[in-house]
Amino acid sequence: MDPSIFLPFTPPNGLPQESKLVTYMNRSTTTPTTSLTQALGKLSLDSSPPAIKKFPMFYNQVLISEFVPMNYYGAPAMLPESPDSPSPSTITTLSNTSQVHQENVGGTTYFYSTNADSLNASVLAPPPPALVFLPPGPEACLGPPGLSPYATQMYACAPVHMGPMSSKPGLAATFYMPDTIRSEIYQRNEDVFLQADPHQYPELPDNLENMYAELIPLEDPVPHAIATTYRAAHCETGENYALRRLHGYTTMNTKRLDAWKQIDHPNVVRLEDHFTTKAFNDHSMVLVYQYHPSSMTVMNKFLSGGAANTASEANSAFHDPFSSDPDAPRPYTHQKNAMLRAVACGALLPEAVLWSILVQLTAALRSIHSAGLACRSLDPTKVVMNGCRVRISWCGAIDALHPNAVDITQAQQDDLTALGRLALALACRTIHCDNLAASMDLVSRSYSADLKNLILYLLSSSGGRRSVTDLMPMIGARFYTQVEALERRADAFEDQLAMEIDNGRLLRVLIKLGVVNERPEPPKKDTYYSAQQRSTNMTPAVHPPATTTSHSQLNMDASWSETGNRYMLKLFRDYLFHSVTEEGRPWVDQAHLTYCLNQLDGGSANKVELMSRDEQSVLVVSYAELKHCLEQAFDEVMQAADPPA
Ligand SMILES: Nc1ncnc2c1ncn2[C@@H]1O[C@H](COP(=O)(O)OP(=O)(O)OP(=O)(O)O)[C@@H](O)[C@H]1O
Repeated sequence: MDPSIFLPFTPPNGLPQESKLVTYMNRSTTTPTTSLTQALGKLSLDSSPPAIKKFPMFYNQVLISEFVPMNYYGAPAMLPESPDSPSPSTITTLSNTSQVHQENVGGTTYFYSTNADSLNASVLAPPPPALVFLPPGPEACLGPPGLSPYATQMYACAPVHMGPMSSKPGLAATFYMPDTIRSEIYQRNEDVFLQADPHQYPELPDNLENMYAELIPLEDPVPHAIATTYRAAHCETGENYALRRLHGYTTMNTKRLDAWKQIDHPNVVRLEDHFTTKAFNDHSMVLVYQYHPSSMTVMNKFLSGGAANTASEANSAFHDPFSSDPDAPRPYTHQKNAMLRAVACGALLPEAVLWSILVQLTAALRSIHSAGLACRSLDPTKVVMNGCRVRISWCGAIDALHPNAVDITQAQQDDLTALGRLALALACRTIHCDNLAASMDLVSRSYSADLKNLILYLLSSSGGRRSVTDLMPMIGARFYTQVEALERRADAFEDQLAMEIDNGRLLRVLIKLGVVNERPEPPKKDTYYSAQQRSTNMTPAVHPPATTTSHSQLNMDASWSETGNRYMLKLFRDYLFHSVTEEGRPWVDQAHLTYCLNQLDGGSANKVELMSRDEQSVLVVSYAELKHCLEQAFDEVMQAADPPA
């Protein structure tokens, strides 16, 4: 393609005044690209942020080889392999000398080269190289002449010691969330999106006090249970909550429940509300807690050893034959053998896991005890986990059931003993560790002296009053390990968040482009497509609702999407998504796509060459202009979408 057919933007006085390009050029001084601070000042949820300089999703990515799109490097002057290649500004100069024919269509001025030779030259132009290998090393970062203009901005260069890395496979994966995080989130979503089958639990009320609906039991029904657990959705917000229903509740003393509502700690399931109801055909008290999707009790996760225990959590070879009947009396030999089998099967938990659980539970107890409260029911069924977070659940339920005066100091001591029993059970991987000597023997053989001492301290009730703060020196430096692990996790999530922010921003641009690009002729009066007809391609109905009168619809312009601003956006869409190689094969490069969308969203002053479909003309426009076109066209559609006042 001959450079002479490129038409650059020239100062307004070089273009006819009726040209919309002139208007855009004039406006471009006020586009967000002119002042970063100005753009930042305008930043809101509804407006796109200014151009970003660094793209987190490509951070640490290596330089890759690129196929060269025909309409990106079509002009010989821009072929990237020549160090002497003129810069885009040189092309501007060249094109100024060419003869250009201009035509005004529908208020938009189009430009065509009238130089026949130049058209021939475009046909005869040597094809660009199929592959441009980017040299490794620091010079690649500086943007040597052989690099594509976007490659230098997209990727951090490969460190020298890594050598040339030009492989493209796998690059796309870096645009998206790693599978590990994705599956964790999907698992939670799966739980949240589970819908109750209304016929499965006909005995459950439709709602509780018109506040909570869609009740689903979280556990199998137990005859004569004094408490039952449900998930329910709040009628107004739709948010899920975990409900603990206390059956046949008659006491009205809820003073301590109000104190529990004040406990806001990451290792305590927060009590949000409580109320009494007759919706279950009795007088029940309902405690409303935060819902944490995919939670599992420590009992099910680590201690039951039965079906609920997933193979990954507990070694599948470690099976407790008594697990189906937890109350069955166990001979001493069984207890000891069960522990020894756990050791032999490698089913013992790593010490780091135990410390992580203990640090979190002591943190929870510290907060609870310093508020003058006590759990009074700390056992493996009242501690839930999702991911690596541990939380004490159903706090306050015992206080609601037994609200009478309680010796809080003693109750707090009992909490510490309960924590010791829980730690011992986890260390032995069984709740049947009544034989303290045998259990502690196992602990001292399998774990550090620090862990053994901590458990002994918690279990020893004779040596004076214990306090949760005394545990801190025993935890010692392991506390830092926990903090570091949490910070690493937070870093990983923050990185993902940064990437997703960019992905969300680009999605917004894509949505706007999709709404505007090649929008079909607006529906004529008396033609109404219902949502269902649109999705099933049915013939439109004849009588529209009153709101579909078409007088405001895109000025009744049947070719709206083909003219004016929208034409440029159409060419830009072609450039983005429909590029082909010299051989006519589709050229798709996600890095290039993302780069262009980022430029568009940021409204950068960089220019892009857009070629008409017949390849007879090229428009050189800045991303700032394109952004302006997009915003304006999208606004027009949104205005037309509003029903007339
Ligand atoms: N706040 C919560 N958010 C989400 N799920 C929870 C929450 N609290 C508990 N769960 C889950 O609900 C299920 C039932 O909990 P529950 O405490 O009733 O277990 P349980 O072993 O039956 O104990 P209990 O015998 O005391 O009822 C468990 O799988 C638990 O992980």
